[in-house]
Amino acid sequence: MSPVVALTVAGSDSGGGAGLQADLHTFAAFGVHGTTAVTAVTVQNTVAVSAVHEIPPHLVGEQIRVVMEDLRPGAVKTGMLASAPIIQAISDAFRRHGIGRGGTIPLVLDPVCASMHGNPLLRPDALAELKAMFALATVVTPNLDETQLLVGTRDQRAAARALLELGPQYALVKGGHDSGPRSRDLLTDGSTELWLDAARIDTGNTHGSGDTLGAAITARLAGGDTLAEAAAVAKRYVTTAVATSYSVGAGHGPVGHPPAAEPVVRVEVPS
Ligand SMILES: Nc1ncnc2c1ncn2[C@@H]1O[C@H](COP(=O)(O)OP(=O)(O)O)[C@@H](O)[C@H]1O
Ligand SMILES: Cc1ncc(COP(=O)(O)O)c(N)n1
Repeated sequence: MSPVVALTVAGSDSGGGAGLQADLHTFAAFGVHGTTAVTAVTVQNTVAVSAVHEIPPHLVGEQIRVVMEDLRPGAVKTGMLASAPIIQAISDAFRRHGIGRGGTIPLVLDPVCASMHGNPLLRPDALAELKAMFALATVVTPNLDETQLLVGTRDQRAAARALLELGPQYALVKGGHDSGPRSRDLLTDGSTELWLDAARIDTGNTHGSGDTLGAAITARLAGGDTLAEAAAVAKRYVTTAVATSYSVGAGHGPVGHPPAAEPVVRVEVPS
């Protein structure tokens, strides 16, 4: 029986904690076959990102094309996109292959702008292009630093409203960077509101938590969940991931990726 397949369009983190490495760990934890279109190679460890090498835009588009034509992912996620020409190439490929709104394949768009160390992962002149891409997304999943940059507020409800005006079906505003005893994320399509709530775990080792949440949503969407189902499962998974995070290196350690308690199960009727 062939597995469910998902695609991540993201940057490589040489430190192994975030980016496509976190996405692939998460897909594997859900029993999903992970594929990648690499946008950039970051020179990164637990302390900082010291350099970025961007992949030529047409090669990013080509990675998406060959994966779509051969492996047929059931859902797609984007992470670090680096530059405006890369975003344009990705948007073109998504439209061509029916990915995102207007197509049949759900798209989870994590608008990664900087690493948790504060190093930029998106060129400042690419912000407008990134926002234009939101209209393709099933869901956009910014953290509070990103909502500040994208729509000028850290208030989760106000941010979600402003994000939805840019055209995604859902906004999921993550509250990991908030203070307080709970870590609360808001999921809304403008008419319904779902608060994903968990106890805040006292750790600095949250590198890759946002990627892990988005990849878990993508894995479950690839398996056929609705977005609300996928987000609820993903929130439970990322809470376990933060709870199993560990120290490695001198800076922020990564979240763990234990086998998912609610993996994607393919049900196939024998012919
Ligand atoms: N210390 C923590 N304890 C529990 N959950 C956390 C913690 N930090 C982040 N999370 C959760 O991890 C996910 C990623 O959130 P966040 O850190 O805001 O995103 P990002 O990694 O993109 O900056 C969210 O579901 C958030 O609520
Ligand atoms: C290649 C890449 N993609 C994404 C992140 C964001 O993750 P975090 O916010 O945990 O630093 C990162 N640091 N590197």
